[in-house]
Amino acid sequence: VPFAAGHGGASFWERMEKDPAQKKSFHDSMAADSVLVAGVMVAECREVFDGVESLVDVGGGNGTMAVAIARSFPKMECTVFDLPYVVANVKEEESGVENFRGNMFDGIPPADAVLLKTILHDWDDEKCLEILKSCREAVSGRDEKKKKGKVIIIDMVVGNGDVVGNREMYQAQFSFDLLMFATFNGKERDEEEWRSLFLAAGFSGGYKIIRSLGPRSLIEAYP
Ligand SMILES: C[S@@+](CC[C@H](N)C(=O)[O-])C[C@H]1O[C@@H](n2cnc3c(N)ncnc32)[C@H](O)[C@@H]1O
Repeated sequence: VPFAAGHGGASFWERMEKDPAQKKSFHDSMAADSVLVAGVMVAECREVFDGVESLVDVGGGNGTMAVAIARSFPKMECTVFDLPYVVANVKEEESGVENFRGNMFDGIPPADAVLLKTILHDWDDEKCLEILKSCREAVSGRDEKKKKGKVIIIDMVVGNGDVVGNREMYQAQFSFDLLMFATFNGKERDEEEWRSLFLAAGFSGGYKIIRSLGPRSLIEAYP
């Protein structure tokens, strides 16, 4: 990975743990993005949360997205899950959001829905499969009588939705694809690549691209 090659073999996340200034600026910028996306999600995609009583925001950073969802759906149990050095700052009592500190590759706590916002593009297909299999287990069969849960993904679907016929947005998607490759060995995926990942991870209920959020999309995958 080019980033690791230039940083003594350290991954982006390992490097950030040792650099508080970079950590702050990265999470502040992700939080600003989450304010924007959360606004659209809770105003225009409320049906995504129908029947969802509990949600885990995996890789939820400083909790901005989880807090916005908890405020809009006060009865929902919301949890923000991230690496221990990241989640440390979310104030549980004020936000109504629980903290879960850990590594998503060691398992994901059960819930009706798992949210993955700008997570999967950070990883190659092999790691995405690990994450998605864990998410599928987390949202399967928490309550036998209820319909099964879902994984909610916010990421790009290359060449889809608002991007069609929009040169600037297409360019944004390809620039991000390069950035993800150089930083994480990750990538932006087209619909066929998403479909293959969901199938390989055992999502037998299929998936739905709910709507386009500029260059990104909201996808639901059903276990
Ligand atoms: C691109 S950021 C997205 C943050 C947030 N979802 C958002 O969109 O604002 C990726 C997040 O994944 C977290 N992360 C990276 N590796 C992780 C791991 N092994 N377990 C849990 N979280 C991880 C990072 O700390 C970071 O907060």
